[in-house]
Amino acid sequence: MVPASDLDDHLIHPMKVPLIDLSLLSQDSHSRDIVIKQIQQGCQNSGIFQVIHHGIPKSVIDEALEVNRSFFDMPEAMKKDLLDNGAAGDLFCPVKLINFASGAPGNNQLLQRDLLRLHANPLEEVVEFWPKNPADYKEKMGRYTKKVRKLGSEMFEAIMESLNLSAKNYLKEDFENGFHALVANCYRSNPNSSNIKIGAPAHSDHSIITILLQSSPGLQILDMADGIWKSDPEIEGSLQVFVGDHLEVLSNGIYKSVMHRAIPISTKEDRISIASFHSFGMDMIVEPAQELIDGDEDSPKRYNGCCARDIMTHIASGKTNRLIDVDMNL
Ligand SMILES: O=C(O)CCC(=O)C(=O)O
Ligand SMILES: [Fe+2]
Repeated sequence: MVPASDLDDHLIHPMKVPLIDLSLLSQDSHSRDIVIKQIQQGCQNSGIFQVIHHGIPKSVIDEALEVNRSFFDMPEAMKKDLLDNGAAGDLFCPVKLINFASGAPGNNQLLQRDLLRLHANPLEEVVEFWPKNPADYKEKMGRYTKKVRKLGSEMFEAIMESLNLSAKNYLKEDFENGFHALVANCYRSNPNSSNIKIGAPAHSDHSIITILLQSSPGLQILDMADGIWKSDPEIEGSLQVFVGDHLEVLSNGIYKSVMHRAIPISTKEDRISIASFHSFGMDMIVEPAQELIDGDEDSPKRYNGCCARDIMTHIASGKTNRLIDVDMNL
């Protein structure tokens, strides 16, 4: 278990995170090889990398952030029907608004944010459950969702290639038909009580990969090399790609899911982030890839198989913020 460290009492240094120009992926094979190598290093060394020239237009990004800001700014009464009522089954409900108050296990400080979770695949079937207000919510968030889904598929393909798992579109169809959810987070700049600490507690994501968009800085990453929390460097127009728990399992631990948290830097505006979680189907058992296990002592099978539903249920139970620390290791 990762120790919870001070949240604000010490200086946080920036983390060295690879910055990858994705326009090179579709150029000549030499450029593609360089990018695949950068992705491999990012997944292996930090569990996160940043991408630019990712194919999502700035206008689509700006509109997605703006329409979520407008959503969170609406009077509470207009959001009431989407509010979480605390029932266990809610985890798998297509749309849920949560006024969040939780602490990382072992950490007494409360960290709070508002969070709107939207299921996104198949989009045509779930979009009807998305918020009706603001009136352009579905249109703007739908546009971002389609673009980020396409980027997710490209990233998956490249990551499988970086693991030498590219043969026959390795698991591509399962990924594209898999579970896709977006979470819009709102970190209030003026919480209504001084006892409240604003942020998201330390956790790793259950996904294969997560793609994060942020309106302002605040993301922190646990550096696997030295166990120190560091800030995510601010790069204009970049998106952050995280290794999730299920990629750790699939890669048999070659890649490690990244522990992260959000402690927004105080600004006049609320901080908005949109996390896009890309996974296989909710009930698909994910095992370490056979190709990465060779039976000898160097690379034995390191994880038990499990499905996204199990991971999400386990995390929601509050017992852990990272399932693979608990019971997925063999
Ligand atoms: O807001 C952020 O920067 C991080 C959010 C996050 O980690 C999540 O929604 O899983
Ligand atoms: Fe996260």
